Amino acid sequence: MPNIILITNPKSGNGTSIKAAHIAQQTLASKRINVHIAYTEYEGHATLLAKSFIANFDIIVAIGDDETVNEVAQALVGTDRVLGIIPCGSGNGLAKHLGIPMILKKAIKIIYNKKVKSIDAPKINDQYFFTTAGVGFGTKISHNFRKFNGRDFKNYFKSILMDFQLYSPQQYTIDVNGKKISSKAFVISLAEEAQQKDHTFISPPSKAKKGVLEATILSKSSLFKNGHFGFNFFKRKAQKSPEVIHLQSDDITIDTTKKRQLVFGHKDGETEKWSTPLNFKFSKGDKLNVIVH
Ligand SMILES: Nc1ncnc2c1ncn2[C@@H]1O[C@H](COP(=O)(O)OP(=O)(O)OP(=O)(O)O)[C@@H](O)[C@H]1O
Repeated sequence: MPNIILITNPKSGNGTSIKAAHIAQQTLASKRINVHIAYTEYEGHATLLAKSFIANFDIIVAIGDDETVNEVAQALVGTDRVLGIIPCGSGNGLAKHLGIPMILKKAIKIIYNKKVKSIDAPKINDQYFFTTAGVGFGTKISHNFRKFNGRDFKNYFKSILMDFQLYSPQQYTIDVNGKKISSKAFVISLAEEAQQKDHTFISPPSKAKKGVLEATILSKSSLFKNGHFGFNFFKRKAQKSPEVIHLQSDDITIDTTKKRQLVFGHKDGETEKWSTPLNFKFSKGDKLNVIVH
């Protein structure tokens, strides 16, 4: 029987994570699984806890929203330990991307069913991400979208409208294998292609290559044209928009005209502040084992 630790962010989902952890513990214990709970106490704590549990636990479950999941996953890349996710909160980007049920009972059930998938883990500077990362207006959308309860197209479109007129695109240099492209980009979004095969929303699945990062660069045009891109993006058909450039490489660096500029970016649905240059890299051995449906 596996040993399972439930790393729980007590603040996620307005505290519903604590109840979720207790229910998960009871359910898993009733299956004769050795299960413990550990609570995070501050930002970044989940990574330290996960690292400390690698030696003694086979499955390390994150109970929380995107940041808690990302923090736990950071510690498990390249190890033979397995990440479990019990979604709690309003985002749950990676869980949704992997098809993990949002209903607590069902999410717990897949933990003991233990179907494991290995996913690729690209990096933005020294931090892994597991769905998408990027800079530009996408960060604003991601930030605005989080404020809504429903994650449907109506709220996605509202997230675009909230800042579209005021947002001015920035000049970036994008370095792909030494070839530099200068672009006044509105949105730059990156994702590892193999992951997109099942849940693509940037490139056509048929063209997905293993172990390659794809950067999608969108320039600003009219609300109608960019809105059309947003619609296609949301419907996972972004390749259909003509004002989009796709670049592929395992190593892509994005820089601003000002050196070491602080920019807002997003990774796995969370807004963060980064200092340029931004290096997006995928190394072949960087894999994460994760329990899926
Ligand atoms: N005990 C704690 N007190 C305050 N913040 C914490 C604690 N433990 C973890 N955190 C931090 O809380 C942040 C948010 O975590 P997470 O994304 O999982 O949930 P959330 O955004 O609060 O969820 P939601 O808002 O969707 O309910 C992360 O940066 C995490 O490091």
